[in-house]
Amino acid sequence: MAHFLTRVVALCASSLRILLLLSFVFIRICQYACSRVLRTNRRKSVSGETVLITGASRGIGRCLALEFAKHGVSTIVLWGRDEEKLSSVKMEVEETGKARCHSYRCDVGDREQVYRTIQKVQEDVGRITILVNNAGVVHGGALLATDDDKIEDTLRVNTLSHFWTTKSVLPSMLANGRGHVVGIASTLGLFALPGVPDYVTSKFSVVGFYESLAAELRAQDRWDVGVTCVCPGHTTTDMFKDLTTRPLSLTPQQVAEQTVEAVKNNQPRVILPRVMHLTWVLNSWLPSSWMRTVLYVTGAMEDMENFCAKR
Ligand SMILES: NC(=O)C1=CN([C@@H]2O[C@H](COP(=O)(O)OP(=O)(O)OC[C@H]3O[C@@H](n4cnc5c(N)ncnc54)[C@H](OP(=O)(O)O)[C@@H]3O)[C@@H](O)[C@H]2O)C=CC1
Ligand SMILES: CC1=C(/C=C/C(C)=C/C=C/C(C)=C/C=O)C(C)(C)CCC1
Repeated sequence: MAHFLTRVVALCASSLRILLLLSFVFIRICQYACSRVLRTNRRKSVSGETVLITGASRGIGRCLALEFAKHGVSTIVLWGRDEEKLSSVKMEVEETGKARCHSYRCDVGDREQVYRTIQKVQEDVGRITILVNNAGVVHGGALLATDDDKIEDTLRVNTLSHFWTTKSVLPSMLANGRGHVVGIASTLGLFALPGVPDYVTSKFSVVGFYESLAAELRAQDRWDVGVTCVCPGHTTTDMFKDLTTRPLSLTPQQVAEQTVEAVKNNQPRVILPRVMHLTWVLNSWLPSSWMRTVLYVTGAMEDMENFCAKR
C-alpha cells in the first residue's frame, strides 16, 4: 500500500512539473511574441566601440573579430598565445578596412600576465568598451584518468581568466556608464556529457559567473553595462574536431553572428542552436533519467566517449 501511495505521489509530482513547464513555455512564447510585435527590446549600436577578444587567434574568436568589424566597431584588440596566427587574423581584420586592430600575446591562464597586458592595452589603445571572454581549452579524459595539472589548466583558462579580465575592465565601464561583458560558455555549462569533467565544471562555473555579474550590477541599479553569456553546442573548430559533426553542429561564423546580435539586443543568455533550450529544460525540470535517455538515443554520449578515446 505504502509503495502504491509513493508511486501515486511521484506521478502527481511529475505531472505537476510538466504542467508548470508547459505554462512556463507558453508564457515565454507570449513574452517573445509581444517583444517582437511591440519592439520593446531596444537594440544598441556597437559602432565606435573598442572590443577586446581573448582566444582570437582562430576558431570562434577569429570569426568574432571579423563579425565585430563588419558591425562598425572602431578598434579590435586580439589576444592569444600564437603570435603568427594573431598577426594573420589582425591582417584579415585590417583588410576589411572597417576597424583598427591590435594584437597582444597573453596567456589568460596567468593572472599577472592578464593584469600586465590589460594595462599595456589601456595605455596603447584606450579603454575597452566590449570585453569578449572567449579563450578556452579542452583536454578530455575521465576524472580518474586526468592529470591534476590539466584539471587546473582547464579551470584557469576557461573560468578564472573571466574574473581577471572582467575585474580589469569593469571599473572603466562603470565610470563611463557604458560597456558590455560577454562570456563564451557552452551547452556543456547547462548539462553534462561524460569524459570531460573539468571542461563541464569550468563551463557551469562560467554560466554562474555571468549570472552573478548580472545580479551584482542590477542590484546596484546599473543597467548601463550589459552582460551576455553565450552557450553554443558543438562547433566545427579545432577544439572538438574529433567529435562527430551532426546536422545540429554550428559553424564558428554562426556563433559569432549570434553573439554580436545578442550584444546589440542586450540579451543576457544565448543558447545555440535554439533547440538546445530543450536540453536545459529537460535537465533542470525533469527526472535525470529523461536527459540520460536523450543523450543515449541521440548518440551524444557515444560521440563524447569516442572523442575522449582519441585523446
Ligand atoms: N568548439 C566547440 O564545440 C565549442 C566551443 N566553445 C567555447 O568557445 C570558445 C572558443 O573555442 P573554439 O574557437 O572552438 O576553440 P579553438 O581551439 O579553435 O580556439 C581556442 C582559442 O583559445 C585560445 N587559447 C587557448 N588557451 C589559451 C590561453 N591559455 N591563453 C590565451 N588564449 C588561449 C587559443 O589561442 P592560442 O592557441 O593562440 O593561445 C585559440 O585562439 C572556448 O571557450 C570554447 O570552450 C563552446 C561551445 C562549443
Ligand atoms: C544533447 C543533444 C545533442 C548533442 C549535443 C552535443 C554533442 C553537444 C556538444 C557540445 C559541445 C562539444 C560543447 C563544447 O563546449 C544532439 C545530438 C544535438 C541532439 C539534441 C540533444
